[in-house]
Amino acid sequence: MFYKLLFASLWYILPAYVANASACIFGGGTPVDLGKNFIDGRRLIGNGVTYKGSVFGILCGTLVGLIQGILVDFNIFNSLDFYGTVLDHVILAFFLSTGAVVGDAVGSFIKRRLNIERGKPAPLLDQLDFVIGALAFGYIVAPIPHEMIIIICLFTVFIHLLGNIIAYKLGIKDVWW
Ligand SMILES: CC(C)=CCC/C(C)=C/CC/C(C)=C/CC/C(C)=C/COC[C@@H](COP(=O)(O)O)OC/C=C(\C)CC/C=C(\C)CC/C=C(\C)CCC=C(C)C
Ligand SMILES: Nc1ccn([C@@H]2O[C@H](COP(=O)(O)OP(=O)(O)OP(=O)(O)O)[C@@H](O)[C@H]2O)c(=O)n1
Ligand SMILES: [Mg+2]
Repeated sequence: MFYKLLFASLWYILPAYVANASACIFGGGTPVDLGKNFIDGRRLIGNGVTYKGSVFGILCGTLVGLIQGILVDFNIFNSLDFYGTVLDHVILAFFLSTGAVVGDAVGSFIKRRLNIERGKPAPLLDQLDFVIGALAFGYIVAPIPHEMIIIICLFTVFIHLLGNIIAYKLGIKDVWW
């Protein structure tokens, strides 16, 4: 059934969403690249990827995994096929969140190489960098069917845009993309 597959997909990727949103909410301060330039003379990653955002992103995303694990442990979703101990969920969420932060940083690295300034839009790259990172890291500990990967990528484009528009309206972000 499609809705079950959709729910399973969003449930799986949720820690990565929270990691990405939390990095934005709690981010700022020292950038991960420490202001250094690449051999092309442009910034390595840029001021949009900070230590604080990365650490809080991974923490909040991993915490979501703990909540997910507890909910599954209480058999809240006994009609769905979610297996694994609480620790399994925490480990998976840690990988998904770390992957999301790394993917976002790789996306910024690519933007700088393409001479796109920090905060300027890069359609699809902005929406998908973090989720591709999350899927790659998540796949190491909990591989999912390829149709779920496609569903996650497709829905993330719209959920990320929606999330950014909400963040823009709330004044958390300066731009709506
Ligand atoms: C609960 C714990 C442990 C911590 C809470 C951490 C926290 C403050 C989370 C906030 C999550 C939230 C609902 C934020 C809404 C406001 C918002 C969108 C803020 C910032 O968004 C920034 C944006 C930055 O992106 P960029 O750096 O790449 O430009 O991030 C984009 C947004 C997202 C990726 C998604 C945000 C949406 C969600 C976290 C919830 C949406 C989830 C679904 C629709 C799926 C639900 C499905 C199931 C199965 C439950
Ligand atoms: N690891 C991270 C990721 C994000 N952020 C914060 O979240 C904001 C939004 O992230 P994003 O839109 O990805 O960054 P941009 O500022 O748009 O930069 P870029 O062009 O490099 O994507 C950043 O400005 C930064 O304050 C952070 O501090 N640390
Ligand atoms: Mg980005």
